[in-house]
Amino acid sequence: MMRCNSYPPCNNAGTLGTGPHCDPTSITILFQDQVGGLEAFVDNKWFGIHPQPNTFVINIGDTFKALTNGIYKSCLHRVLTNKEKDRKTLAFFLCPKKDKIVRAPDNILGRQESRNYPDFTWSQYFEFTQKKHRADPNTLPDFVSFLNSNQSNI
Ligand SMILES: O=C(O)CCC(=O)C(=O)O
Ligand SMILES: [Fe+2]
Repeated sequence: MMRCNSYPPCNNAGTLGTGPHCDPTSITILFQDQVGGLEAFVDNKWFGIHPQPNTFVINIGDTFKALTNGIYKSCLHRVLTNKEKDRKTLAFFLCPKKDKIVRAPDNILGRQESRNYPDFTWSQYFEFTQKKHRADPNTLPDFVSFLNSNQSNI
């Protein structure tokens, strides 16, 4: 999936162009212009991911987190608008085939460790983000609760 994001200028300092969220997909390859505004939440603080010429930003998403049983964390990020300049970015989202089961492989689990995420398919998670819960900081935990409650209803 590919998305072109366009953020018109905004006079009010601190206005968000995109609210805090983790990408639900596996890995995001982002190309940003030189305006800036992308921030990542690390150690309880927002850090600017400043544009570097000819450089992509690589971002881990929720599906990669689930695939690695949480070893690799999806990155919470947001976008601030610029007061004067229009900003454009191009995001390429890598995701599994729609019906492929997302399941941490045995060899990345510790000996006694169980899986932290129920099995799901990318199409289930995608549908959840489109119909029930837009991407925000709680999308993956809420999806897991949704899957678990649906399973106990069967
Ligand atoms: O435009 C950006 O810098 C980030 C966009 C983004 O987070 C997204 O498309 O998921
Ligand atoms: Fe994102």
